[in-house]
Amino acid sequence: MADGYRSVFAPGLFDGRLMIVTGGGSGIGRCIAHELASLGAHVAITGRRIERLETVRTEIEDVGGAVSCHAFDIRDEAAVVAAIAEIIAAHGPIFGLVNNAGGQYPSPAEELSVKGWDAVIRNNLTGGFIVSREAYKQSMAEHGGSIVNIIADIWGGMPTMAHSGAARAGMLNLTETTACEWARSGVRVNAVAPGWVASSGFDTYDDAMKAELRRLRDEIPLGRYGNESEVSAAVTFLLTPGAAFISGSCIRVDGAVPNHRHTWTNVPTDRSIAFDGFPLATLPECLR
Ligand SMILES: CCCCCCCCCCC/C=C/C(=O)SCCNC(=O)CCNC(=O)[C@H](O)C(C)(C)COP(=O)(O)OP(=O)(O)OC[C@H]1O[C@@H](n2cnc3c(N)ncnc32)[C@H](O)[C@@H]1OP(=O)(O)O
Ligand SMILES: NC(=O)C1=CN([C@@H]2O[C@H](COP(=O)(O)OP(=O)(O)OC[C@H]3O[C@@H](n4cnc5c(N)ncnc54)[C@H](OP(=O)(O)O)[C@@H]3O)[C@@H](O)[C@H]2O)C=CC1
Repeated sequence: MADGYRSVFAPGLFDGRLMIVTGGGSGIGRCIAHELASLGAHVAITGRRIERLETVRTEIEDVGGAVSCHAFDIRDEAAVVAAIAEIIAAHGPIFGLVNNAGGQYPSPAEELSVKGWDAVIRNNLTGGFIVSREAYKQSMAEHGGSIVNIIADIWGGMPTMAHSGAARAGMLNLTETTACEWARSGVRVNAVAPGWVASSGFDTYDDAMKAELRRLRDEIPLGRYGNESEVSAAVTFLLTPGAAFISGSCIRVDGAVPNHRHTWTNVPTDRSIAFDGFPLATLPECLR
């Protein structure tokens, strides 16, 4: 694997182990798939678009890795049940699951439709729940394993992404709950919360959002965006025996960014109103 992914973890660590990475056709998921394959795992990558999965399959196979592609929508319960069964039948028991697939669109909370809210909740909470449940019921309940849920840096709020913040908070609680419930089967469940990570995900944003991201970069205490391999390293660690006593935890990979202290220029602000609707003029001078 000389020309393959250069992981900081020991070669052969996951030899022959089956790992599923949802959203493995792009960005962070693609990087995780490369790293796990470089450590000897058979990686089952999933996503909606088969072409992107096939491209990653070729990349991994070209450097000697073992990989298979499985196209389905994580929100489609019947498709998930069938795909997990198919993966197990073809490649054996599931040792690791990385719930990475997800995404949202920016919008002020007051402009979110229920349809848009539901779409994002299903994408970032319901989908991860369905995949986790099936990986557990169909495989891990019998022999143990490790699940890592990719969420986001939600602490203090996720301005312009209320739907995603709520979903990710739900996923964090699901992480903690399943870590307790499934511990009896030797299953560990943890989360990784990326901050701003320069990945293909950024390509999905419009110019206004990209301008906001450039401004935000200067407010990240470590002075830069994260990269995909830094998220992948945290995920990989949680899958290793080095994390054998870690369950129900979350690793923040965010350069110490304090989202709630950021001034969001793309959130509409009416500066004539402040403090529970009292006009500014009624406030003491020092508060205006
Ligand atoms: C700068 C301020 C930000 C603050 C954030 C705080 C810091 C936290 C750091 C976290 C950063 C996170 C980064 C990433 O996640 S990178 C990954 C990015 N990738 C994506 O986001 C994927 C792209 N998005 C999508 O694929 C879709 O939006 C989604 C899957 C979420 C929904 O698709 P779905 O197919 O389910 O839904 P529909 O297209 O049918 O739409 C259903 C309704 O949803 C509303 N909608 C959907 N898209 C948009 C949009 N772009 N703008 C507005 N509204 C949208 C809409 O109501 C749809 O119904 P209609 O089509 O009938 O109108
Ligand atoms: N980049 C960042 O700064 C941050 C990213 N995150 C999260 O990390 C994860 C990876 O993000 P990133 O790599 O940057 O972004 P990408 O948009 O490149 O990756 C998202 C992946 O998920 C797949 N996916 C999305 N929705 C579904 C679905 N319903 N069913 C199956 N697959 C789906 C997509 O493939 P396809 O469209 O083919 O289905 C795609 O491969 C996401 O959950 C993202 O929200 C969190 C915080 C910060």
